[in-house]
Formats: sequence, C-alpha cells, structure tokens
Amino acid sequence: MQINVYSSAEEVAHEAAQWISSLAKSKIESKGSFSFAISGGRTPWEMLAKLAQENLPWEKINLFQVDERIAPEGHEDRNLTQLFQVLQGTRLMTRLNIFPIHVISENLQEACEEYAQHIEQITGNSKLDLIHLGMGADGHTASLIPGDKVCDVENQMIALTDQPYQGRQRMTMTYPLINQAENILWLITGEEKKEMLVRMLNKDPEIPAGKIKQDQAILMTDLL
Ligand SMILES: O=C1O[C@H](COP(=O)(O)O)[C@@H](O)[C@H](O)[C@H]1O
Repeated sequence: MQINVYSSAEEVAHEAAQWISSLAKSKIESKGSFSFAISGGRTPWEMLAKLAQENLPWEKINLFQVDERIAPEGHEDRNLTQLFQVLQGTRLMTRLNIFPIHVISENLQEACEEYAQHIEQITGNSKLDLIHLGMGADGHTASLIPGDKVCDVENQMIALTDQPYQGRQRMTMTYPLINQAENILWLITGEEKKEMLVRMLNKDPEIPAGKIKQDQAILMTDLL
C-alpha cells in the first residue's frame, strides 16, 4: 500500500482529484476509456467537485457506484443524490457516463446481477481501472458491514446486505469485485477513524476494510 499523508481533508481531496485525473488521462491514452467507481458517505464529494473542474474527455469516462442505500429516487440517504448535487450545473451531467445502481427495482437480487453485467460489458473483464473506497469509524467499507453476511459473499460481484445498516438495507460491490480492481484509492479523513485505519493497515481480518487487498492500493489521509 502506498501511503500519502496530508495536512487537511481539503488537501486530501485536492491531491486525490489530481491523482484520479492523471490516471484517467493515461488510461484514455492507452486504451480509449477510463472506468471507475465512487463510494458514498461524506468523504468523496469535495474530491469529486475538484475532479469535475479538470479538463478531461468526460465522454470517455464511465462512473459506477460502489454501494447504494435502498431508498427512493432523490432521497437524501442515497449516495446518488449527493453525487448529482455535486455534478449539477457542470458539463459532466451531460458528458460523463454515469451508471447508477438500480435500488428502486422490484427485484433487488436481479438488479444486483444486472449491475454486475453492466460492469462486465463496459470493462470487458469486470476489472475496474479504479475503485475509490472510504472507511467508517467501525471499519466498514463500501457496504461491507461488520457482522453482515454480505461480507461472506464469494460468488457475486454485487450483493445485498442481509440486515439494515444505519436504517437502510444496501446494495454493494463485494470483495471479489473490489479486490480485482486495477487500482484502489482509499480516502480516509477524520480523527474518529484513526484506530480503524491502523487496524486496516495491519490487515486485521476482523474488520471489513482489513480484507481489501493492499498491493494495488494507495491511501490518502490526514491521519497517521
Ligand atoms: O456508509 C458508507 O460509509 C463509507 C464511509 O463513508 P465516509 O464518509 O466516512 O468516508 C462509504 O465509503 C460508503 O460508500 C458509504 O455507503
């Protein structure tokens, strides 16, 4: 794991946007497209706002969601709602290829399979160029929640949590999909995550974040 420590969450967001922009340019130059997935929560939005200011060929970029809460369209609990709020009014709204997780489907299991198929169709091999991850103060990442059966899923790329977490059931990328990404970018900020960050770096299998592969990963943080 490459570890980059910065002095503030704002600097983390800035550096992460620059890093993603440069990776996107190099992937587009070498193979014509760049496919990445963004997490939800609170951390990613400043980075995304900064990334949106970059001069990139957005129509060659595919954006997937790492996880989503099962909630109505436009609901404030949805990661997609936050994502659209950040991109509203930017040219990315019409140019970037955004692939939302379909959590309003009547058949959520089918929706998981369809999302996995979309990823396979777009990437050709289900290996995303980049997956951005955050981590909660309890060590969860994506919607891989401590103690939830979704952490044991090995035969699905996208799966549902077994139990509601913070009031909502969720749909999430699973270990098999995340761990085969070409690059993983962790953005972890906030004092309350310090203890779990150390456990994650020590590959503690008792916390979900500890079971994400580290060899292709970079961490940007204001901790340590
Ligand atoms: O619930 C969630 O939390 C994690 C961590 O969010 P953060 O704001 O503390 O970074 C996030 O990565 C995940 O996508 C989200 O659904």
